[in-house]
Amino acid sequence: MGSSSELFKVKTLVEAIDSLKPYVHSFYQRVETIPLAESLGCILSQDIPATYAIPHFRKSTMDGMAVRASDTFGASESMPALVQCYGEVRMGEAPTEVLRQGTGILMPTGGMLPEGADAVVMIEHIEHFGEELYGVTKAVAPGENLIDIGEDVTEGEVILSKFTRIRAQEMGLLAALGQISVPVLPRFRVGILSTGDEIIPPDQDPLPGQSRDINGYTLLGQALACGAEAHHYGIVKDDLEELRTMLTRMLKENDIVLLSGGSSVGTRDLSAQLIGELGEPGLLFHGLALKPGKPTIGGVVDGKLIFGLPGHPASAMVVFDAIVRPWLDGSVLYAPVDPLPKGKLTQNLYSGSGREEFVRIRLIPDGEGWLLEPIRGKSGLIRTMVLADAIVHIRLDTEGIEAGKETSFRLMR
Ligand SMILES: Nc1nc2c(c(=O)[nH]1)N[C@H]1C(S)=C(S)[C@@H](COP(=O)(O)OP(=O)(O)OC[C@H]3O[C@@H](n4cnc5c(N)ncnc54)[C@H](O)[C@@H]3O)O[C@H]1N2
Ligand code: MOO
Repeated sequence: MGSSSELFKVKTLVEAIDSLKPYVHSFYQRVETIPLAESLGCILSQDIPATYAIPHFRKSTMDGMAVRASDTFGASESMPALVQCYGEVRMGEAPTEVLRQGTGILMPTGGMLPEGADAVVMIEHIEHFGEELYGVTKAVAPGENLIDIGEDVTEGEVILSKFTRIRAQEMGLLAALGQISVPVLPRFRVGILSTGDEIIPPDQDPLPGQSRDINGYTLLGQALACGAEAHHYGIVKDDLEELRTMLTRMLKENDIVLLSGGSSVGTRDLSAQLIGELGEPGLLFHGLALKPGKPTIGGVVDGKLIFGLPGHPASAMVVFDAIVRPWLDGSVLYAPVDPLPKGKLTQNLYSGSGREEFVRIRLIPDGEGWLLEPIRGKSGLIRTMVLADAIVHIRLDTEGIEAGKETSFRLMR
């Protein structure tokens, strides 16, 4: 496994993802119920029907007076409509009396309208003439200044569908429905390992030829940002037995295992060999038609995904975004609804590599839009990622993108 001849039988990104899919459907059938307060970033494992109309009472959106709109028709500053006010609704309490024609009741914002009322006159448009008599100086239309029953959410509708990623607003909606336990896909457990004889932990001083571990931290950050439960297992030397022991442990403890380094052609080609040996079906691709990212490897070991990402720091990050993130955010199984933002390239992007390319981009504000400035720099430079705000994807079937052309980008922020 993993010989140099296999590296040149590269798969496209789509082929690589498709080769993994048949083995990991069970990931997306798992269900865990978690407290609403901990659900940010999780993916719903089932449709959520609204068991409740929101709001479930007619609610005022203004401080003012609930009325029958028809009683105010034609009202003006010079000719106020007269209404008898029979009291005040208190916040959080339900009015008991039906509002009769020609009457009104004072309301706080958020208060419940009595039956019979179909609009609220703002306090600014009410004059008190004495005792119970009030004048309305501006007519209201039926439905004005109120939220009707079920206007936000209709009882019975599927309000959130399976595989929705929970953002702050979904948390709010679930709270409104009283759903304090949320059925979600369990957070993916992602184990990260840096490999290489030359890689040292960041708290050590590098000797000539050594480099501090960057990828362990970039990949950890990316996995955490995707809502995964991620753990960095440290650094393993290029030693088959050490790597075997560590990978066996990581495959037990995680759903997805990420290695960086040691995936290219060469004597240190151990990860590919091990993925082939550790379980079934083993290595599924070695080499992708990606730039950067050609030396990426991937496979499945007994239901667990394992990826060997390129050692160069910018490559590892770009490849994570292209081939690991889609499993974590579920977009590999359903078309994401996120529309990609667009901007205009500041220069032509050629792609004669025969590989699909992911170009690091700096965003420059341009009136109401964005200019996309490609960041030229080797994939071994972490700084290029720090400068990058976004990634532009050049597809395999194109030769590049012309300067000035509206181009989609994916934010990397
Ligand atoms: N003859 C060829 N050489 C290389 C090819 C090729 O196709 N033919 N591909 C190049 C590309 S592209 C990349 S990317 C790298 C990938 O190499 P590996 O994934 O095998 O990684 P290493 O050789 O171990 O390391 C490459 C480079 O990255 C540094 N590195 C590795 N891990 C880390 C880490 N955790 N933190 C910071 N830096 C790391 C490592 O020190 C090397 O400098 O192969 C090219 N070569
Ligand atoms: O393709 Mo490598 O992954 O350029 O850095």
